[in-house]
Amino acid sequence: MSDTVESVIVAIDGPSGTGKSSTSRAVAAALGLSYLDTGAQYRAITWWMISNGVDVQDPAAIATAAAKPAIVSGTDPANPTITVDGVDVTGPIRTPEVTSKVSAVSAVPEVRARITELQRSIASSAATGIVVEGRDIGTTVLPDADLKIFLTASPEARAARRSGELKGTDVAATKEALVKRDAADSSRKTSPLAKADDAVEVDTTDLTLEQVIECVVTLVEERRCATENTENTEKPAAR
Ligand SMILES: Nc1ncnc2c1ncn2[C@@H]1O[C@H](COP(=O)(O)OP(=O)(O)OP(=O)(O)O)[C@@H](O)[C@H]1O
Ligand SMILES: Nc1ccn([C@@H]2O[C@H](COP(=O)(O)O)[C@@H](O)[C@H]2O)c(=O)n1
Repeated sequence: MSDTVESVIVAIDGPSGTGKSSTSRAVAAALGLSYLDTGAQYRAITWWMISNGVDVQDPAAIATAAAKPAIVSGTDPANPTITVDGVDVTGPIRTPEVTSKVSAVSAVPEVRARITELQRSIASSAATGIVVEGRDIGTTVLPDADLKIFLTASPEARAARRSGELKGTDVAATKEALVKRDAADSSRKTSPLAKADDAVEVDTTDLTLEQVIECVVTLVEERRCATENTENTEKPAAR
């Protein structure tokens, strides 16, 4: 058996509020992997468009500006960071304004091409491996990922989770907003939100966050064992 643990790439996709960020961060921390929140990158470019007066309803204007902001993601699961042109935008990218406009910006092909390139570059330089979460990681960004997971949950469960997070918000309005965002993300032409054919689907509706984390950690460990066994079988016998 080899002493070194192989690097592993895990893609976690799914609709809004299914637990992608919480699960991915915890799994990465438990297994000593890097972590990339790709939604934060789309939020960051949206924040930049709004801050620089670009009309987010004008795809041509967004396409022209897409290469301008310098987006840098920190991949430590204990402290994920995101800056735009050197400015920490961790807080500003979570405002209701950015949330309501991000789907329009992320649908623009030039934005997706730019951010996808950035994501692939970050994933390929993660020494021990990485958990990358988003909407199109398994289908488009990292189609050769070692493990693909697609998280789901009922809209009611997702709205209740989000409302609990954003204290005092109306559950029905929260549900409507997240269903609308999922519909926009699922129906865009360029790499829509979708489950990869070879992804493992995990319905988190009736699972606690801890149960989801445990389930994904087990899936990663099983995949690592399977890969290790295949490699040992393929190696010529030592003489
Ligand atoms: N299985 C679960 N049970 C209960 N609460 C959960 C579960 N999974 C996640 N949560 C909570 O739901 C909220 C949303 O989770 P999270 O941000 O991880 O979802 P997400 O899929 O990354 O959402 P988005 O795509 O909108 O960023 C958080 O407050 C999180 O703690
Ligand atoms: N791979 C991805 C990830 C995200 N998006 C877009 O960003 C929005 C915000 O994502 P959150 O996970 O932070 O909620 C999301 O609604 C998508 O529009 C994407 O297109 N591809």
